[in-house]
Amino acid sequence: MEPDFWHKRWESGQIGFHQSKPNAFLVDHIQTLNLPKGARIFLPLCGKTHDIAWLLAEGYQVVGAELSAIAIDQLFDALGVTPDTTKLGPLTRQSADSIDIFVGDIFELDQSTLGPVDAIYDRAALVALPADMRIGYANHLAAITNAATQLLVTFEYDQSFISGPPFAIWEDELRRLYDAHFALECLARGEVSGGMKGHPATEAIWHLTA
Ligand SMILES: C[S@@+](CC[C@H](N)C(=O)[O-])C[C@H]1O[C@@H](n2cnc3c(N)ncnc32)[C@H](O)[C@@H]1O
Repeated sequence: MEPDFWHKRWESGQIGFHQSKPNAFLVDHIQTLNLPKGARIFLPLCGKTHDIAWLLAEGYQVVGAELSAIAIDQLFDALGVTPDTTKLGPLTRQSADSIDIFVGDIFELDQSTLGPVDAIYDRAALVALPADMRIGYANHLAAITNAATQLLVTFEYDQSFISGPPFAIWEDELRRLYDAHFALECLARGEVSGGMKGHPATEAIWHLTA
């Protein structure tokens, strides 16, 4: 998906991917990461997810990357804070207490700009990317985070019935992308209520460790 696709989605409010509450898999499995409070968790392609407010309330620091300035304005409005803004070349950093969001293309974000990260939480990031972008994303994510441990939420469904995003990511695809960096363990699977555009679908959560 080109940046324009996502900018148009945000401009027109077509954000069906945005959940009205924190992701249940995140809430149920965060303890698997075994992180101390204050640990810094990276959310690639973060949108304005309520997972951020939940993680902050649980005592973690959050760092995100998101293309859309609209999404991030709405995120900070919902958090009720006014961020400090710093221009960093092609990116803009919006920061407040315990939260840094890099607004712009994640592929412009390097390790030193991102800073140290204790874990990654990917919900609706990898599944948002078409097949030809995924290996570049997976390698970039591992490089800028020093292969930090990761919780990753995926969808599994028959891609021949519907096109993405979100794309189906089965285990063989996950291994193609991440075997070089991580050991993979599926923590849980659950049916997507109502399916994916009417077709049966499963949501899965994976724990990736270096
Ligand atoms: C499917 S949404 C998921 C958002 C969020 N993770 C959630 O769970 O609601 C994918 C998000 O990735 C953002 N995005 C797409 N390509 C990006 C890129 N190259 N760099 C940064 N963000 C990107 C889009 O603007 C969109 O908000």
